[in-house]
Amino acid sequence: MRSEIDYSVYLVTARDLLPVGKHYLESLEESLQGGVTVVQLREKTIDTGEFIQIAQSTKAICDKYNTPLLINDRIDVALAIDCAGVHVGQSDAPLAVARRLLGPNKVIGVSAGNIDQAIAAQKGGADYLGIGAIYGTQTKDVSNKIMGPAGARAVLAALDPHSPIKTVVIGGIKSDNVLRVLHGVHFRDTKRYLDGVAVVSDIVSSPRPRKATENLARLVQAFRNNENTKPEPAINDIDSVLNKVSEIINAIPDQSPLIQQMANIVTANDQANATLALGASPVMAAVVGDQKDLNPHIGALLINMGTVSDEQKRAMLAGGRYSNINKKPLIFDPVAVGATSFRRETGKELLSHWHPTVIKGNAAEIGALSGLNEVTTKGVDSVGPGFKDPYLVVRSLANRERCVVVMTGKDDYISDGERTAKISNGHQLLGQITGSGCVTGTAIATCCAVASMTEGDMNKDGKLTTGDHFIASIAGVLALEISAEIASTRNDVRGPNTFRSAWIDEMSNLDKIDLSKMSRVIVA
Ligand SMILES: Cc1ncc(COP(=O)(O)OP(=O)(O)O)c(N)n1
Ligand SMILES: Cc1nc(C(=O)O)sc1CCOP(=O)(O)O
Repeated sequence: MRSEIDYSVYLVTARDLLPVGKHYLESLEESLQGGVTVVQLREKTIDTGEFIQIAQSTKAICDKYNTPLLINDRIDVALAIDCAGVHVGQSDAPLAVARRLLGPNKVIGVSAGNIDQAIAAQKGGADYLGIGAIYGTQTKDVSNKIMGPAGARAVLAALDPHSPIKTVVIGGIKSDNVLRVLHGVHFRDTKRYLDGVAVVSDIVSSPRPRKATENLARLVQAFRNNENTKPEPAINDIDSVLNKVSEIINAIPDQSPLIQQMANIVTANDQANATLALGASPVMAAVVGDQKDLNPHIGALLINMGTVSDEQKRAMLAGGRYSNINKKPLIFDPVAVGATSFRRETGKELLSHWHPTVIKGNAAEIGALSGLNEVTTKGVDSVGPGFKDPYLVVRSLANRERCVVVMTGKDDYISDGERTAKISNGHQLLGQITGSGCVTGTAIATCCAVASMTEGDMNKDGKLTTGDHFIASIAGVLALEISAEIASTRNDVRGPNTFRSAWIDEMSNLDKIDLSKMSRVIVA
């Protein structure tokens, strides 16, 4: 009988990466005590005799903990010690040969660096796929095959949903990014979960491998608990939504969250002033050196790609990563993401490094991220009447990216994949000033910060952030559009520039407004 393997925390060994003074078998045993569920012995430089010896001593310890052992590349070694099976790469013994030599009762895992390799291994009867590399790593040169969580998600999506094949990801996975990876890879449409994460250095290089393994195991389990828990019924009747919106907007001055914004040079000043007017505090820190120390203190981070430079991009990568680690809402404004290849690449790189809580863009930006060309761009603006089915566009992207998507325009569409809202507030003067979309990002970030600070969650360990960010996004959009409507009626407004000042003034008066009376929102 082929062993039923639990792939949750899959250790791939590397004796050359052990900390000075740590013995291989001691480290292995500690990691098994910490919760490693399957081990792969990976040796690249030793001769066959020594390989068999190490494999025997590795198997003795694995047996003590009832943990299956696989051998990297070497079918002969696996046969010699009669372990659970092997892992083979694309340039090792072909799967069919490995199966013939090992027989039906051994487990065979195959490396998959792309969809074609994954499908071939699935059709060939592999028991599991090692999908990677997710990120770069010092352990092995994988620079030509880094796919990010989105690449692994595409592999999962391409697999036959009825196939029993299991999947793990590998490459640069550590306790500080494992939740982000699991959230980014899980393929919602077919409900195909990853079966585990394969890790080398995060465990092997640690002086405390037991603790390192416990951390990984706890996060993998927390993610699963979160996915398997039936969520509380989401608020979606319009009265409850608008009540919640008012609660969030009115709580901004009490909570006074610090809103970090990597803004663009055209609109940064308006964004900072809008933050203050809403009752929050802006911090426009956009250099790498600030990110680690600042991140624990912020309520949310807004990343706006409008005038992104190489230095700012590095800060965006780091700031977003810390936001995922510290469970801070991360709002991504992919300004003009489809306009140039540099912007397309930058958007892709950012989304591969961290997981956004909300993506906010105009129709052209949301279309570019969705891979649709129905709506085109002119500079930073969207051209034409928009999508035929905007509900479907936002819902699909929200499902794919597992986040809230806000598509702004004459009508705004917001979806978390389950619920979708249409907002028809706003004023045409918003289209005559630069940066109204960027300031909308500021308001969404502010409302998401409040939602996250005020709403607890039983399953927060398995989440990247807490709070109902669908409703917070509605709150952010309404806050801006209703203040614009009120500003537009003021006698002192003579055109776009006076409107801009009045608009920011009115953001600070929202507590005096009955938002439910002015809101034009439908939730489907
Ligand atoms: C679980 C898992 N996935 C992928 C690999 C990589 O295997 P391979 O492509 O054979 O490369 P080497 O490990 O031989 O360098 C793996 N070992 N484990
Ligand atoms: C052995 C291996 N194979 C990879 C692949 O992508 O096929 S990445 C990798 C090394 C992973 O090491 P770490 O957990 O230290 O990043």
